[in-house]
Amino acid sequence: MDRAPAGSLHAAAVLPAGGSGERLGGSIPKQFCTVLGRPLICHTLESFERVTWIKDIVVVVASENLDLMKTIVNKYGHKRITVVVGGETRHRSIFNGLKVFLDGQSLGSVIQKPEVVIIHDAVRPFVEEDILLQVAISARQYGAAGAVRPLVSTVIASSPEGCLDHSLERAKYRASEMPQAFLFDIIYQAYLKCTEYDLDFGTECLHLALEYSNTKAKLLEGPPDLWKVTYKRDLYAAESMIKERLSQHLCIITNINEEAIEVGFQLHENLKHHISHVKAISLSMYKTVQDLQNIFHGECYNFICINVKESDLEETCKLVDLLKNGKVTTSYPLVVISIHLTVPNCCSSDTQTLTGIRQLAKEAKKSNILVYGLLITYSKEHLEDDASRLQESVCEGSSIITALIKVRNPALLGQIMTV
Ligand SMILES: Nc1ccn([C@@H]2O[C@H](COP(=O)(O)OP(=O)(O)OP(=O)(O)O)[C@@H](O)[C@H]2O)c(=O)n1
Ligand SMILES: O=C(CO)[C@H](O)[C@H](O)COP(=O)(O)O
Repeated sequence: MDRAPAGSLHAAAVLPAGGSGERLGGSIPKQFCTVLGRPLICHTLESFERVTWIKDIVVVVASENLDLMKTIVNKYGHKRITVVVGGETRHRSIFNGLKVFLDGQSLGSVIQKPEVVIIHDAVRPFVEEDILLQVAISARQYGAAGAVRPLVSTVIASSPEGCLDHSLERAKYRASEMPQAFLFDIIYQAYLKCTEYDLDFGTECLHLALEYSNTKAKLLEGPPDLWKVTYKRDLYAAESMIKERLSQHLCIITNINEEAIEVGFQLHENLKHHISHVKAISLSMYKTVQDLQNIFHGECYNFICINVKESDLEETCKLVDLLKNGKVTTSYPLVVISIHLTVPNCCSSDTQTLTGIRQLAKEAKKSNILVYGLLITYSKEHLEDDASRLQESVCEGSSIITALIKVRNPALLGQIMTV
């Protein structure tokens, strides 16, 4: 296979988002349904924006959703996006999206015709750079390429009476998924030549390339997460999958205080059993949000900040400010858990902490940062008598932290839990 570096590819993407989502049956088309606080389409856009060699992203929507889509692009700060009006069917929408690369000037847009165009349904949010690169490089070599998956059910044909006519040998067939990629001229010519029937009833772009541009697409086995949100249950599945991905990395931040370091160490030991990648760092190890993100190559969405005094929010405020000012561009909410150490049997004056956390959480929410509080019983003097008490608290605390990170529930914002 041509292994040309992605940098030398002139690639663009067309994301059809002009459907009405009949099978999902909501009051708005599924691409605009909220998934983890943002429209589903934002998650797909973010997957494309991360890929720097895709220069332009054309989103095709129904005319009645043009303003809504433009508002979404502005509100969530999406980049390299051109929004255009689609057609009655998916093929007609894609065709309209492709035309933009040729009429770019007349729309006042500066986008240029790419060598390779990637087509991807806006309602398939889990697309990684690896498969995008594979289809793009194969399209360059073969003219067309698409991701496929093994069939999960056997395909059968029924007779006019509704009885089995014949069935296909499952192992021989594949489900055609997205992304697909094409040399621009090949797919554009295919759309120009195809029939009205194709445009109205066709469901397969690779077929158009074969039939009308004489191009046999290369089929590439894709990962299992490429499925299309089609039914309501898929929205729940998408949200769970995003949450699962977001909860893989956790950064524990302590100051240089001995007690904070001890609690940080114990939390680290416990949390390793619940969360795949946990790192503990001290305040002196980071100055910018980039320092923090570098720890996990930009994949960290969860932070714990250990404050020594029960009523002291200084370290947490510093962290939240850094995350806000660092303008971490993400559709995903970040979680910050503010930990406060408290002495055993203390019937504390934690109203101050409570008010502080609530205010901080309210402010941080505007920047898509979810702040929660956790009081952990700890005292150096008591530790000698009762080491198991700290372990117990840390163990319970770890379960709560894990739940907060995995569930990411905005209803619990600003609440303080105690162990
Ligand atoms: N006229 C259309 C119809 C569909 N699509 C897009 O094509 C993708 C895949 O289509 P599908 O899952 O069938 O979406 P809907 O047509 O919205 O769903 P349904 O068939 O249930 O109505 C979706 O991103 C959808 O928005 C489009 O751009 N223009
Ligand atoms: O899988 C696909 C291409 O092979 C398309 O996503 C699929 O055809 C969309 O079709 P429909 O609108 O009927 O769901």
